[in-house]
Amino acid sequence: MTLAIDATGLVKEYDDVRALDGLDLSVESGEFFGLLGPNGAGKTTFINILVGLVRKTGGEVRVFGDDVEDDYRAVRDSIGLAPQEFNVDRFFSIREVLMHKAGYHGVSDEERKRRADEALELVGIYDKRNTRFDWLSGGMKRRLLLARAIVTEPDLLILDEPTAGVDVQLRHDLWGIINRLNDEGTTILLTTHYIEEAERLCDRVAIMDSGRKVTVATPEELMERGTDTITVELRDPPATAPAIEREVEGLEEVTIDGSRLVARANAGGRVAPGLLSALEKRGHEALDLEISRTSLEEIFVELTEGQRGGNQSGTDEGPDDEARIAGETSR
Ligand SMILES: Nc1ncnc2c1ncn2[C@@H]1O[C@H](COP(=O)(O)OP(=O)(O)OP(=O)(O)O)[C@@H](O)[C@H]1O
Repeated sequence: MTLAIDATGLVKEYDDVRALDGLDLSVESGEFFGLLGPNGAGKTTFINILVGLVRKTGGEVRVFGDDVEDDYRAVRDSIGLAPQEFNVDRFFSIREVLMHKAGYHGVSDEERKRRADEALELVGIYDKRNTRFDWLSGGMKRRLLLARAIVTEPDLLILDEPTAGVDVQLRHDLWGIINRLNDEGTTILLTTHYIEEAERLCDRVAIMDSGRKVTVATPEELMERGTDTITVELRDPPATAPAIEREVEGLEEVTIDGSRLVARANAGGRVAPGLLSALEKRGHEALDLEISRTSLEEIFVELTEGQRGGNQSGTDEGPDDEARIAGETSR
């Protein structure tokens, strides 16, 4: 099957900044693919190369088999982009904005009216169709960007932080709409700083840092790479930790903290039963057990810190206390 996106050795230099440093990335047709990375990782540069807004310095990238430079018309027609920044013509009603967009892609007069209305209905702002962009609320503006991206009925929908700064309700609404489009066969490329968003929506995620791909995996695979903590409350805790690491597969480290035994393990849920039976064999009675799982956010920080020597990343919390990716600054 033709890949939706196929990038090899992609390089972009802006004067002395190497924004993309030999990026290899492929996205399958029909996939819901997440692109994660701290500020400045090169995500927007990559997207801008795909849609022809930025010229690559080197390497190759194809969209549904078409070269982004040699076959730019075909590529442009197959992509719908909802960008991070609001770049909408402010002098027309939003219905006209959508019709102009469809017209630009060669859609007939009658058809573009139908598509504009359908897109506005889908994102829930049809009643605002005669309003100018400037008069929409912030959330409605985000909805409009999505409507404009889908009015050309693209095979590849690119969403550059589509839910940045929106409230939880709207975020859930947008997720629902995007998921439906994906179910109907649209390939989705999503960049986000919200880990929860990536976990919930994406089939696979690529983590980028400093213009390169750090890893590609399903969110579940990434979670498995994390180290979980299992805490067991014991009736008669021993003074020193029992040496049971070798007896239980996946168990990495055992320590004693007062009446509690604290174990570090890969995939804590799988290790816990073996840990309990090893303790029982030694005559230790467990009173309570708790497993705290590593979050995708912690794994992300570990992966990107590893790349840069651990001196730039940190974690922030979002406006509504959702986990956000390291390195994000306020927008
Ligand atoms: N037009 C430009 N001229 C010069 N440097 C640029 C330009 N656009 C981007 N850069 C630089 O390229 C690097 C990658 O930026 P890019 O916007 O692609 O990152 P990003 O991963 O999208 O970040 P964010 O999460 O903040 O959106 C950064 O160092 C940035 O400063």
